[in-house]
Amino acid sequence: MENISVLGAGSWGTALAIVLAENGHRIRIWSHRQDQVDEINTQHTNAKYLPNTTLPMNLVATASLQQAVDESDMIVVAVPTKAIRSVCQQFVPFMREEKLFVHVSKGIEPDSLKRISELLAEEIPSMLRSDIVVLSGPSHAEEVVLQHPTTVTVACENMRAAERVQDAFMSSYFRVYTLEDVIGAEIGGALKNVIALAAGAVDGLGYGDNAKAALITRGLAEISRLGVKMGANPLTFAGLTGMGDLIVTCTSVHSRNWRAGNLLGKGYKLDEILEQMGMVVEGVRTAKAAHQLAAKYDVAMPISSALYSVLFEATPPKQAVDALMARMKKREIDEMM
Ligand SMILES: NC(=O)C1=CN([C@@H]2O[C@H](COP(=O)(O)OP(=O)(O)OC[C@H]3O[C@@H](n4cnc5c(N)ncnc54)[C@H](O)[C@@H]3O)[C@@H](O)[C@H]2O)C=CC1
Ligand SMILES: O=C(CO)COP(=O)(O)O
Repeated sequence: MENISVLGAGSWGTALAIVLAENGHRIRIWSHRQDQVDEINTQHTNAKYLPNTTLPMNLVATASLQQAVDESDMIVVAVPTKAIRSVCQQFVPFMREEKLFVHVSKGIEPDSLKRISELLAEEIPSMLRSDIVVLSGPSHAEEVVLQHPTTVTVACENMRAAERVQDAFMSSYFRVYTLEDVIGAEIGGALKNVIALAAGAVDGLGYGDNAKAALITRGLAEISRLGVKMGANPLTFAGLTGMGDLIVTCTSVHSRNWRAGNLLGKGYKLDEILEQMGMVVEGVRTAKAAHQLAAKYDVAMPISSALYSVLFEATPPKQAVDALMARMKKREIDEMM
């Protein structure tokens, strides 16, 4: 049994806290909102993020970040990418001893172009962290709380740390694999949200399964191209954190990125879409990062670029699709891959 705290009580942090609580660990979940802490502790629900779900009695919420961090040996960071630096800056000053960090968020910081493990390494001094493990894969919170069979991967260069996290999370319905390729896991997890926005837009435009399959396959090609240039193992992109997560996010109605893209395709404006969602749509910020990464690494990322132009340059989605189809003819398989 481990002492574990989950930082962030959105849909994913809460679903993972349930998995850990059911595995018998001592679990605290931190929220920056007192009303949410009170709801979890008194009603055992988190209705905004996981409607119709009853939380286990041993899942305790706290609004004290200090208590959450002090009382645990393993810290699961489950806030949106945008909030990660500020949350670290709040807890680092009172940390006294080394902890194992697991992050479950999927994004890349625009401008700095840092992956999340790099953000954590920058904000948390090395003497206060034993390892940083990435947990990623095809896993919508809504299905995890129904105990539908789900598989994820935990990535860390230190296999012993990855195996400790694997042991903590693994259950009859939550199967966890290990991987050493942190870069590949993080790039696959972040970039699939950009392609999922595009897949939603294509559905919103009324195109069919051919177009969706094309986006998934060519999307994986451009994610892999970038990832390999950044130092990832190409095989990682055929795994759960690559192809697996890309499929689930591009095809599931649970995906916030797919849903936001769908509204884009139907002609809604980005501002109104984000207001309507009420939950994080990571792919929007990641599209900026992808645009910058493509330039930095000199990698062709046509689908990500097309999505960027729809989101930030007011290109109509249909025009973006037409431009993708009119690109110069080329071979399918890259030499590099
Ligand atoms: N929902 C899902 O099924 C999955 C989500 N993820 C990833 O997990 C991360 C979190 O996503 P969700 O839980 O779905 O998001 P969410 O939108 O459901 O919840 C986000 C939570 O973070 C809190 N938060 C926002 N800003 C904050 C700040 N500055 N300080 C502290 N707390 C803050 C919110 O109050 C909310 O509780 C994202 O990176 C997402 O891509 C990964 C796998 C599955
Ligand atoms: O990462 C996810 C599933 O693996 C969740 O995707 P969304 O953020 O699009 O809902």
